[in-house]
Amino acid sequence: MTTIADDTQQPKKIRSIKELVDAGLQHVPAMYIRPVQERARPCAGSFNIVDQHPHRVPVISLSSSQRLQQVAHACSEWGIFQITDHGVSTSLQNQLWSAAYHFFSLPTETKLQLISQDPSSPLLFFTGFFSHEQVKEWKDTLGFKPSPSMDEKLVPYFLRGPMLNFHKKMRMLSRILCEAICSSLAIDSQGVCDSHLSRATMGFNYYPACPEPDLTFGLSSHSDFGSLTIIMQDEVKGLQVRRGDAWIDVAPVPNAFTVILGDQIEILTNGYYKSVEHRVLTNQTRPRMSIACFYGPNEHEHVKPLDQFVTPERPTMYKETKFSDYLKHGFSRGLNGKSNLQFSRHKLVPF
Ligand SMILES: O=C(O)CCC(=O)C(=O)O
Ligand SMILES: [Fe+2]
Repeated sequence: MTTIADDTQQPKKIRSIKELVDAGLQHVPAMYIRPVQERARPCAGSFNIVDQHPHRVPVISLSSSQRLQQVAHACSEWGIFQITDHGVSTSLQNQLWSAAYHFFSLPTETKLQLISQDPSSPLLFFTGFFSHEQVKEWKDTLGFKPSPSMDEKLVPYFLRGPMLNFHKKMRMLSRILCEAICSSLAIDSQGVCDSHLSRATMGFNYYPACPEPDLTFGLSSHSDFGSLTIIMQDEVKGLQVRRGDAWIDVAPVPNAFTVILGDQIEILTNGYYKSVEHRVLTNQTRPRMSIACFYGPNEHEHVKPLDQFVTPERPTMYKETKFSDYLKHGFSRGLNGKSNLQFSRHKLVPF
């Protein structure tokens, strides 16, 4: 049994938090402990945790005749919604869950061997958010970054079919969602969707059960750097969204996906639609998994508010920013609420 209670007992480099938990970890290693004021359930002050909030994250059926009005309301009021009747079969979802569970159940050594070191490999396995974060996030991730030139055979055989099929289906779904979002704003969708969906990546997140969940985050508060994220979460609660001073559970709804607006949509709409701050809690009893599909512009593209959203009453809040610079800035600083948006903030406009 491994007990890692303090710095002196910590291994130099943690390759996988699941590996430590499986070995019988009793206490959270120091490098995962959040400062008291950042914790999700601080003793006093700070944010309220609302378990029984009268408002729920909107759930929208894509086959409803009311969907555009509902999307408009969800995007302007929440920045997040769940969708049902999305057309992605439960059998494909289940195939992908099985393949992902299988991957995470393998020993770390085997996981690392399955990820080719070939520069064209589309897969990456890592723990936390990135290697130099100040306090580590309680999660392991398999990242998938497809490219037109990628060799599909570098994806392990048991993941290949479900992952590539799911990726294709989600690309189509992201287009449907982007078009609905554009329609809800009465803007032309073609250019916006061509540009804001061109970079597509996936993250398979595994959050192990945590012996002291009050001390950690699966993923600390952040907004997504790109334009749109579609998440398939399992039945374990953990994802929360910030609404004013409250944190609200994004309760898992069977066969629903969660849609999150990212920072590039806030920039594009000059803050008319806002990216949403969210985080993932850990719990003591059950591991949680999510599969997140991220969409954004190509890295060389520049994003700035569309003319339609800039008026004398509402001057531009964001300057033109190259997406690769935005990503570089975000990945150099780590996750801290919506603070990365400051990078694109127009200096003439007070916050
Ligand atoms: O695990 C989740 O449900 C959310 C993941 C997330 O927010 C992210 O990967 O950016
Ligand atoms: Fe996120």
